Amino acid sequence: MSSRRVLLFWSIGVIAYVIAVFHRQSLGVAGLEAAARLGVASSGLAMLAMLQLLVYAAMQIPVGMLVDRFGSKRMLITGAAVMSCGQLVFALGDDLLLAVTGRMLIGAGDAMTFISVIRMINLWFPARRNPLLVQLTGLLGQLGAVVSAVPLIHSLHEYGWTATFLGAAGIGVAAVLMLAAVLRDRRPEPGAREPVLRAAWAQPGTRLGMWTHAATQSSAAAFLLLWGYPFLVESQHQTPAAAGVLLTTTTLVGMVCGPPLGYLAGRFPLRRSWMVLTVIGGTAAAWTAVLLWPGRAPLWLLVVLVVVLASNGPGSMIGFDYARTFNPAARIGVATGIVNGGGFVASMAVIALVGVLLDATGGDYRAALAVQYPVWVLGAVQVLRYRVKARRLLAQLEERLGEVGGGEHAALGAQPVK
Ligand SMILES: N[C@@H](Cc1c[nH]cn1)C(=O)NCC(=O)O
Repeated sequence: MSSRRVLLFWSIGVIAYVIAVFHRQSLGVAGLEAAARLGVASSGLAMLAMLQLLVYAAMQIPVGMLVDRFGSKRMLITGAAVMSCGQLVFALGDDLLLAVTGRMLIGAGDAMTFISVIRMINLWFPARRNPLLVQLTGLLGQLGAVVSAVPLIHSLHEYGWTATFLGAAGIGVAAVLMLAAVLRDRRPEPGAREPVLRAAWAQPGTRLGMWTHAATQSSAAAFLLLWGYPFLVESQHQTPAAAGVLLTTTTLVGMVCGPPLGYLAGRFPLRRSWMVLTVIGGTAAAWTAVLLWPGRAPLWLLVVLVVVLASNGPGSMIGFDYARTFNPAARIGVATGIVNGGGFVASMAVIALVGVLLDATGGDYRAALAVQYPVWVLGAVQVLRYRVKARRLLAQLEERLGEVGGGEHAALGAQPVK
């Protein structure tokens, strides 16, 4: 397979992922219209968003197993088709039940996309290029969210709800056609029918990846998805415009620091856990400074916070690199699903607990945001624990390979397609 074709297939996968992120975020810019059309308050809208994320997170492991069984192409096509149906239901439905059905379908289709693209990268590219390509994939996906907001808002105001979401469904149909016409896939691995879930879970490297993803991404995810804006406006008394700029800074700086981190992870694989611990420690330190600052934190400190939070997304991608290096190709989908599911369960837990604590304390953001500390501490401890276990296993394996005359370090890792 020529490297040009491999790059073409990766680009097609990335486009499918960008479209998935577009579908995922499409409720975010339609909040006011959704509230009026469906007759719900903010809590109803939050429930719609949470249900979509819940379906996404719950489907990670089943989808990972399906990706291993049926390959990336079929799963990407199915995902794009399911998201398109979700947008269709959302476009035509005018009550809460249909809106919930639409968003759940979008969560389900979305769940099939990222894992399938990561599996393609793991199987098609040489190991040393993987961390960078995974970072670029994550980065370009975020770009999808940034560039889709303005056209969606414009379309909602210009053409209305039904036309806008029918258009979104149409983009999904175009994605299905593009994937079916251009993408090629490998036949499933012969070992793909083995009970891969138990084996992937038993591998300490998978759990190292899962805790990495959970501890690094949850703070920025909770900040960007829900609590950052109200925290900056209500607690830090920033203007809505300044809060918007600070939130955008996190996304944009994250895009800048992704490639260097991917390069470093590929160049120094034995230092990946130090990078992860630095991201967790830096995030905890920045939040501590903001939360302990008497009264309102100065703007420079908030800028430090959003810049440090920008390292969370790229740092979380190291989790997928662990899944790749510690699992054979036949179970790379399910291992990636475990890593991704862990990150999203942790993010949802932080989002929900901050909400519960805000209610319980009458809106005390300091107390509510302190709920992140147990997540960081548990995550860092588990990263250290599973790092030891994974290294021990690797050392044993190398010893055994040495005895039988082997010697390739990547005995466990997903191999590129020749
Ligand atoms: N950690 C994110 C991706 C990311 C990369 N940079 C910022 N965010 C992730 O888990 N992605 C999975 C997905 O489906 O988007």
